[in-house]
Amino acid sequence: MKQTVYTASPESQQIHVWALSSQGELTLVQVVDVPGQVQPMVISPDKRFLYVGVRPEFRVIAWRITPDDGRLTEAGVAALPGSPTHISTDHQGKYLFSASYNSGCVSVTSLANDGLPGDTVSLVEGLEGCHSANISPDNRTLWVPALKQDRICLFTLSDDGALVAQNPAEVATVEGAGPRHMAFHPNQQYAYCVNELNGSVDVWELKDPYGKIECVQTLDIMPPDFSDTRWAADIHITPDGRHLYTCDRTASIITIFSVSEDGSVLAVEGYQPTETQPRGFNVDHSGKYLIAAGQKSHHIAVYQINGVQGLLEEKGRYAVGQGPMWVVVNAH
Ligand SMILES: O=C1O[C@H](COP(=O)(O)O)[C@@H](O)[C@H](O)[C@H]1O
Repeated sequence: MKQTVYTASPESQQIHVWALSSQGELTLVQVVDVPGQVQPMVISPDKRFLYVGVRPEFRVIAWRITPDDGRLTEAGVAALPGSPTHISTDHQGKYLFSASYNSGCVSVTSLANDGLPGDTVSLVEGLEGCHSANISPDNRTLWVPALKQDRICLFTLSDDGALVAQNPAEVATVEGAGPRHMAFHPNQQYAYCVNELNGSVDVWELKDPYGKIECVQTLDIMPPDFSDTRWAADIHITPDGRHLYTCDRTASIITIFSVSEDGSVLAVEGYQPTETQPRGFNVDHSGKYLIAAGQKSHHIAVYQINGVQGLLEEKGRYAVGQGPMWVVVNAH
């Protein structure tokens, strides 16, 4: 398996394309100048495209991925109704979701058969601090955390791309939590949401049908002696579902959790100091490496994931333009 890592650096308006070796080393393949401040990124399910959200003109740009070495060529562009804070696609690659914190909305962009973005087919407004859009593993429910409203809204994705509020239409976090980013367990039974403002992670049990969604555990992501302002950002799980990671930007740490066999229980295993102000990170497809971006260190660091605890061992760090904040990994 070959892997390519893409990092987005909005201050220098660049995407860096890296080859990730099986030993965890990165080799720079290409530096792409982007027409705009590039922030969120996602790879299409068929791995043909890297979609990126840019500003100050709110747009999604599709970059065609060369299968051999992961290099990018610009392929298409479409307007977005709000500043893209987070983008993702459904599992069939028919729709692209864009969550906008500043515009308080989530939108759905159609992806044509050729994979290129087209019109906005659905827009839901009034989601204050809308921070991400996360399609469930069965491709049915879009989970949309509204950070300033302490709720995660639940929509059914229709065949035509419409977002239909479910019943119940939302789940609530505790007051002041600030739900932000999410990850799903591979067994499809549990979702995990990192809460930016109170520095916690919630475990949501998914029942089918989605009539009863329950928060079955809440854990602190910060060390017991931490007393500064909490500022959590990202969350990812390994492909085998055994290790979960979150990050906090004030402390510049990655918190390491082990996950019980069935996905229902998390346990803190440790805290890894990392690049300054880690806003985005990701786990590779082998589950062996984690790559974290330091928005203020202007570097990314690669960690090897070790043992049953999933502890992190730094393998290397690399300069990556200015203000890196997003990392995605493609396997080809
Ligand atoms: O992480 C954060 O994200 C929001 C939204 O960011 P943006 O990149 O879409 O403007 C930001 O405003 C918030 O302060 C911060 O904690």
